[in-house]
Amino acid sequence: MEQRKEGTSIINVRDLNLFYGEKQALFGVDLAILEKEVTALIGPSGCGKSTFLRTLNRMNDLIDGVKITGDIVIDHEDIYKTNDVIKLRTKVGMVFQKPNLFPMSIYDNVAYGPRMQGIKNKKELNKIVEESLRSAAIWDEVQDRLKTSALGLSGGQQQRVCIARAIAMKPDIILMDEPTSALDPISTLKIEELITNMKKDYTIVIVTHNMQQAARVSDKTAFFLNGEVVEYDDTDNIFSTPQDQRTEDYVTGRFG
Ligand SMILES: Nc1ncnc2c1ncn2[C@@H]1O[C@H](COP(=O)(O)OP(=O)(O)OP(=O)(O)O)[C@@H](O)[C@H]1O
Repeated sequence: MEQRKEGTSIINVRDLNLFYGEKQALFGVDLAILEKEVTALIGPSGCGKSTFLRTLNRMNDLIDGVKITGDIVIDHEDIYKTNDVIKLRTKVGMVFQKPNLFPMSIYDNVAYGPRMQGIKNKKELNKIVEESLRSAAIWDEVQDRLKTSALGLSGGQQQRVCIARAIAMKPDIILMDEPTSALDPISTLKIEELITNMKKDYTIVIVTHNMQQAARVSDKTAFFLNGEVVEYDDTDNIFSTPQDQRTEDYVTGRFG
């Protein structure tokens, strides 16, 4: 198996442009996202953060009239040149703003993906479910109620089960689109702790409106404005010594 040095990029984006019909939403984005780090995407509403995030596992393919130019190479493969989008979405999992569990038991939610991949052996599924829930720091809270409806959990617990469901697919990369914006402060902190622990095993790209959150959880931060990346650097630099006046205005709250 190939060994990677620390600091190796796993996602390489070059001159990425995205159009919704006539309207251009991303302009010449270049970004190299490092393996087993947390990368935060910040910027004002409508600047293209979620659009960009969705390009990384081709979720925009589901939207009519989207046109994309440029390259996104993940693990040496140009993801817009492959036909195997299912494999891509297995490698690049996603967690959304609001928990979106299926109306089924906690167990079945986490086992859903592995079952779709053809895993039927009960022992193997049990192992995957337990390991995934443990990795998502929710096992202790749900181990006695695995067969009850996932929708009976609190919002914060549901979001951690969503993370477990993503982990069960054994992804390399997990995309998170404002994963705590619907949660209370305590649930938010739990997810932030979880993200920090997860980066030993996964590469995480997170969209957040919350700058303290970006500062707390991320290693790298990209500041988006009007569909462009204005600045991309170590999170500490972005928040303490930004190079671009627009970044400084945004991170100090002087900006729209
Ligand atoms: N499905 C769509 N069809 C047409 N335009 C869209 C679509 N989704 C997003 N847009 C437009 O693309 C631009 C970027 O939107 P996007 O949601 O990526 O921004 P964002 O930075 O994630 O915003 P927010 O922080 O409010 O979620 C906006 O002008 C938005 O109106």
